[in-house]
Amino acid sequence: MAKPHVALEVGYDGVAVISISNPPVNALALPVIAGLKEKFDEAARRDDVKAIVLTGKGGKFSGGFDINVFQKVHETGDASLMPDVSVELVVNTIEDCRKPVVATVEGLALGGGLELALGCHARIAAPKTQLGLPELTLGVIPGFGGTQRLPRLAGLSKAIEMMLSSKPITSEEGKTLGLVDSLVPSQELLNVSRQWALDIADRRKPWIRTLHRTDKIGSLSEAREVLKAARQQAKRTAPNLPQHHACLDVIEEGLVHGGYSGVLKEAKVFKDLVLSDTAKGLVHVFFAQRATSKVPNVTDIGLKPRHIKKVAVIGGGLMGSGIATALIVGNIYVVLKEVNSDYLLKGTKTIEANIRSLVTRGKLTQDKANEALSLLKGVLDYSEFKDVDMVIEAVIESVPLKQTIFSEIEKACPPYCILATNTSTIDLNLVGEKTTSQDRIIGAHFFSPAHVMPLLEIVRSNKTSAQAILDLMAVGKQIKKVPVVVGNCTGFAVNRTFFPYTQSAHFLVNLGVDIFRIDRLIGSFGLPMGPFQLQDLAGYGVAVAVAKEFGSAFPDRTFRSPLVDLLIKNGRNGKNNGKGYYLYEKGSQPKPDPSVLPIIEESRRIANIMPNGKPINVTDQEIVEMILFPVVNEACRVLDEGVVVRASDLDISSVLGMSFPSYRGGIVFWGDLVGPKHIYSSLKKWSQAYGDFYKPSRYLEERAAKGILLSVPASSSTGSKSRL
Ligand SMILES: C[C@H](O)CC(=O)SCCNC(=O)CCNC(=O)[C@H](O)C(C)(C)COP(=O)(O)OP(=O)(O)OC[C@H]1O[C@@H](n2cnc3c(N)ncnc32)[C@H](O)[C@@H]1OP(=O)(O)O
Repeated sequence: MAKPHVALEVGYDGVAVISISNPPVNALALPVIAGLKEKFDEAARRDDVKAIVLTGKGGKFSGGFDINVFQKVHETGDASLMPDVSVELVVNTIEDCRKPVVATVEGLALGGGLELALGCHARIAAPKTQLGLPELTLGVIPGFGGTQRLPRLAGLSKAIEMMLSSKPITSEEGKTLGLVDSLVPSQELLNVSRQWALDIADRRKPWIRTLHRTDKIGSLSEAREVLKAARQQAKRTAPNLPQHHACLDVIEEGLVHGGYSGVLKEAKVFKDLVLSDTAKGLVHVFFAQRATSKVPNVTDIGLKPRHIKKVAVIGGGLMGSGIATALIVGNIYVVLKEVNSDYLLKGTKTIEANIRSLVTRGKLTQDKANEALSLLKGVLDYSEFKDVDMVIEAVIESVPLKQTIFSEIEKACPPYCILATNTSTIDLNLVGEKTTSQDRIIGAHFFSPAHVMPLLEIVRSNKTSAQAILDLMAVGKQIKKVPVVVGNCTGFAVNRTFFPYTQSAHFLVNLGVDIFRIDRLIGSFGLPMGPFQLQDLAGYGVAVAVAKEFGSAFPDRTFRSPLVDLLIKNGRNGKNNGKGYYLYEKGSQPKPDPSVLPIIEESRRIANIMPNGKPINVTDQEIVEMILFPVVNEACRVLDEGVVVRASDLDISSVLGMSFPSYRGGIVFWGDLVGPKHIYSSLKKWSQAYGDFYKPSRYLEERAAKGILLSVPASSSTGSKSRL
């Protein structure tokens, strides 16, 4: 790959075109920043240069500052690796340049990329260019002056909205806001920009230094009202994220003391934030997500994904209809098969409702929704299966039923067709036992609701072909999921890792801890809801089935809580019938139900695990740890057995499949941050007090003893086996 560089070309018109080249997104790597400084200095010096145009090669302006540098800062703890771009380059070299500078913006201008453009004296953009400051998603704030210049160009409210939401706008909207000076077709972009720059030089167009503008930010009292509302919103929606409040403070500094003062404060706060645990977690998640597309012996052996045009989904229940929805929205033709016309109608109606909800939430236009629905066909037999490229079976978790279906589809489908199952627990070898097509059998484990949750866990057995894996990965990407390839075992990587989550919560309740306290604390930790509310939502049938499956696979560490059976016996079935741990009434938030407490007391009596029959005394922190350390412990076993390619695959899966807070970097990353030693010694202590449920795994014990992080890949000397 070509090295990142910056080129300067001076035309006969006296315009110097400075272009950034660092494929694929022209990230502002350190050599690019040094190159920009050098070329701008040269252009400013040269007598044959009247004006300057700044552009990005390959149809993209820039995807922002090179995030790899953040990673280096995190590895070394040295924030001085960050160059002084904001004052040195953007203010002194570009904005205060004695020659006008025009940004030619195409494709995308994100983060530091957009901030460079904001420092220029005008911006000419191609249609449909993405403009945004997504830095908060990386745990930092815009650091090249964006907190100061965006409000001065787009207005305070809109700028705050863009920064706090991290969502990009199009250049069309940018033009309406005043962020973009002119919108021109791609092929005219450079010529219009050159002329614009010359027009500024010759005073035919205004020469605007954005940092000095005040016309769009209103009076200080108005601005303070806007900031107050934004702070309240940040408190509600991002309570654990320091960067939101920091961003607002920095904006305020500029409003009160002027843009330059704001730029200085921004630089300082940026450097503090870049070293925060939040930034470490979010940057890790950024790279973890991208790493999932690299699977050894699958994506690196020269195979090309085949085009999957038609997919059959078997079963129109909650999962099947969600999967079918995701596929048709992703432009894939779907045949939905059910056993009778009533079920088929129900499945089709659910898909229609899913699509409607996507339209209502602004995720899909009505035209796209109609297009998607036109790709769906309901069937009651296998005649349509003769030319399908892939089948995804999504029926109930019954081994004999799945085995029958797989031997039927083996006959009904073409020999190249991929045979996938959406099972969340059953061994793939068992599913395909009655076929001779083990190489085409694969797990396509979606998370509920399948048309919303972004994770696709792709499960391979030791017989699944690389081509089948690659094809399913491509389908996953086409339907906007993040595919993570994992090995075959009970619960696979994600459910297996998180099985102890609900288990520990039940263990704690039976040790005498209040369920609502547990839910509250897990909510404060950052999961969208606690384990009991989640159980209410999923329905107790799932809890019973999963406990049975895991109980037989891992009897040494399964806690048989009497509580769910007691709830069912008492006529409670969670959200399904409006009564579980919480009460559910239409239009209002779930309310803790005090009448559940006697049932919990009964469960405690039956379980009989409270030391001396008395509730244990634990701190809030211990509660969170007693729930999450067993999860880390199981993650260790998953790593030890080689069920995932790399530890970060478990991190991204925990974030996208289990809603583990992304700003904590995922389950293994968080475990490393907390420290394997502390986790080990805590589990050891609890296992001595409360039994084997907390027993530390071999992997954790070894890592704690040797002082090695959990995420460090196992060397061959540790004797770990891979299932991949
Ligand atoms: C001081 C400043 O204020 C601080 C900053 O600027 S922080 C950076 C702000 N910018 C961002 O957050 C944008 C991050 N990038 C993205 O959102 C997306 O990559 C994108 C929308 C630009 C492109 O998306 P997409 O086309 O799906 O490609 P995607 O797979 O994500 O990226 C392609 C490659 O570019 C890399 N990349 C993208 N943006 C990058 C960046 N800013 N720095 C370093 N690498 C980057 C990715 O890691 C990936 O590398 P890989 O192929 O080796 O895995």
